[in-house]
Amino acid sequence: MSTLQKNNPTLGLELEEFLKQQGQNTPLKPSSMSDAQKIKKIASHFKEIMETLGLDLSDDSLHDSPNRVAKMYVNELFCGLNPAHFPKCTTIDNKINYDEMVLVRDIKVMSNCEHHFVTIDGFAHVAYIPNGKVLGLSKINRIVNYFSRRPQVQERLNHQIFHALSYILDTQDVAVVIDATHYCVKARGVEDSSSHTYTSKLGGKFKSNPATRSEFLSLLKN
Ligand SMILES: Nc1nc2c(ncn2[C@@H]2O[C@H](COP(=O)(O)OP(=O)(O)OP(=O)(O)O)[C@@H](O)[C@H]2O)c(=O)[nH]1
Ligand SMILES: [Zn+2]
Repeated sequence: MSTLQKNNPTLGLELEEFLKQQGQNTPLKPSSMSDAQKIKKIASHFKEIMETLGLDLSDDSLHDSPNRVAKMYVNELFCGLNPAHFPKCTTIDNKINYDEMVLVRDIKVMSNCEHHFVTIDGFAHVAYIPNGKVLGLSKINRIVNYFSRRPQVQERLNHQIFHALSYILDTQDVAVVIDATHYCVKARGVEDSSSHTYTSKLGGKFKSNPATRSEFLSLLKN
């Protein structure tokens, strides 16, 4: 049958470099701290924030919150800042010559806005037309999740997913749409609970071929 391409453990670092070339990298300042050191430091700063707000950390419900928040930041909400966490991406040679669109719709997006550090909650819709390679379907969800687990703006999140897929699949025929609610808009500030934000990045045939573009967009409406 087809040839499985083995995971490349440096793929996360390669992608970081590729995103830099595209002007789509997250502004990162390298740190030599281990995850455990990061958790310790964030916990001590978060304790100060809580105390500054006037909370009594001797209360048994609040006592461990600084550590909980620090672990949540490093291990969960922002684990996509570490290129070592980029998912294993198995590609398969396109020996069956599938040459139509592959679309994965309604992929959950759970991210955080980099301006206010509150939730961005929505869905991504991702399509590509295979060139020489087909990607395991679940890997598309995993790539969306990896880039979501960073402080983000939706436009950059959309572009990072697009560029990662076009790099891995070696094609510009990729389309990414995100439809999301920003809690910095919903839960504070302007307090609009009904608006949501739509972003897209269409490459190759999705941009230049009206039939492909319209097929993709109409599949999103169904
Ligand atoms: N383009 C873009 N803007 C975002 C995103 N997430 C949040 N923002 C916006 O970032 C802006 C930050 O504006 P500031 O004026 O510096 O912050 P602010 O005073 O808290 O603004 P308000 O939200 O209007 O209260 C706000 O308009 C947010 O709605 C995003 O993903 N993309
Ligand atoms: Zn925000």
